Amino acid sequence: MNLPTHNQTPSLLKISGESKLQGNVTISGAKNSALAIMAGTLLCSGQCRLRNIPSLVDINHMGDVLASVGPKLHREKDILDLDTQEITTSKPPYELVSRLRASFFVIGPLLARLGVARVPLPGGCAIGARPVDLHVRGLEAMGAKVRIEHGIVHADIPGYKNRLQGGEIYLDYPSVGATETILMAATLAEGETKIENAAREPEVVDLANFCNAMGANVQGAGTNTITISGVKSLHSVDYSIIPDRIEAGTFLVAGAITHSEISLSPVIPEHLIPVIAKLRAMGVKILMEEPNCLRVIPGSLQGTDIETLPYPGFPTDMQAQLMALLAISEGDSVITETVFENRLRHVAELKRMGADIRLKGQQAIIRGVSMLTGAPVVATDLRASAALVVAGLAAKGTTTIQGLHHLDRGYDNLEGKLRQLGANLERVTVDEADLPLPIM
Ligand SMILES: CC(=O)N[C@H]1[C@@H](OP(=O)(O)OP(=O)(O)OC[C@H]2O[C@@H](n3ccc(=O)[nH]c3=O)[C@H](O)[C@@H]2O)O[C@H](CO)[C@@H](O)[C@@H]1O
Ligand SMILES: C=C(OP(=O)(O)O)C(=O)O
Repeated sequence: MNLPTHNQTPSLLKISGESKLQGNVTISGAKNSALAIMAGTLLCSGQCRLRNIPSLVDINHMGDVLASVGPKLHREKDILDLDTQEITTSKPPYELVSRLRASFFVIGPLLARLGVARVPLPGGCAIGARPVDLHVRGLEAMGAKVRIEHGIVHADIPGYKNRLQGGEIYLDYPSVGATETILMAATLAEGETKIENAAREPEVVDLANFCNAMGANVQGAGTNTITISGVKSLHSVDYSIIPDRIEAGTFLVAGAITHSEISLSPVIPEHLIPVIAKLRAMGVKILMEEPNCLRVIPGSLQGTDIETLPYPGFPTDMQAQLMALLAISEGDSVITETVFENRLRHVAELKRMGADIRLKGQQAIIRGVSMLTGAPVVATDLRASAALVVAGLAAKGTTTIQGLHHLDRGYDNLEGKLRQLGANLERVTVDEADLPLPIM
């Protein structure tokens, strides 16, 4: 596929602060929908056309994972065509799977389609250990035999029928990935599958709509209980991915933190309700200009408390960006991260920029300061990198951000879009020897 890959030349993002932004920004397709739906194309033996695919390194890596098991992929701008007629192996290689968490999502479709899947564990990552026990238990409840050996998850459907059987699954936690794995596997199972305490995220709904567009029968996505009546096969499809609510939320914060009025489209405002509610509580005005367009109008910023939760709670993927905003809001705020055990590493970096933040377990206690100051900082994960970018736009002086491979994983042309709004930032390549040692 003709997509950006991880740039091997070390580079830094240099941001001149105290930016004023104005204009409209186009929001790309949702990374987390696109990744799950790409895995879902393995369920059908035919041609799939996916529209509104964002240009991201993660999408490129997911494309490599799919191609490694047989499908042919072709990308033209934001349209991705997949020919999934032939699946030649049930074993995507570790070198490809280990690049991104979402690659594990191929396990459900491979198992449902081939009766066998051998998928390496995706591993932990910067934000937490991220086990896959709930995915595995869901597949077992549908009759799969699963064992983990030498870092590879071996899943088989025993018996002569070679079809998973419908089952009842209660998820101990409404995991997005586990809900998606079970949902996909159940579309081709024999009989009915019920997922209780299912994740309700918009990306789960998008995946269910995609599966239904291929002829599946998935009901209740977006609620706690999803029911899937299995069908024998799924057909070709032409499907458009929803807009990325996290990218949209990041731009809302970019407007608020720089005291700038900008508008964003296309968006589905309903998907942003928890983020908009917190921004409004902080004094930011958000107007709906048209059904799919939001306008952010800055106000004087007040602190507030935030707890990350599964949807429709406040998204963990917006926690770091809101922390940057709270760092320059009046008064004290507390952020409690409940979803991932290690997703507060940006605190140390924001402190380099003058933020007053104390960590207490999974809580960050933020005392608002009047101004951040530019500094050299390191992006520790994807959303941490976005938080440092928006902080850098507001700060006095120059911020340089290292670790841009995190940013490239999940933001489609963030720098270009910000530059178009008037921000002053550029990527500069550097000699490895000149880079500060990364923080482990
Ligand atoms: C590609 C993708 O869609 N990524 C999103 C997805 O990740 P992902 O699907 O990995 O997130 P989950 O909802 O599964 O994880 C939430 C919590 O459940 C735990 N857990 C999960 C599965 C499991 O089998 N066992 C287990 O203990 C995780 O370690 C984590 O602490 O949802 C997260 C929560 O909204 C988002 O932050 C990610 O951006
Ligand atoms: C954590 C994220 O993604 P992933 O699950 O792909 O690591 C994210 O999008 O913020």
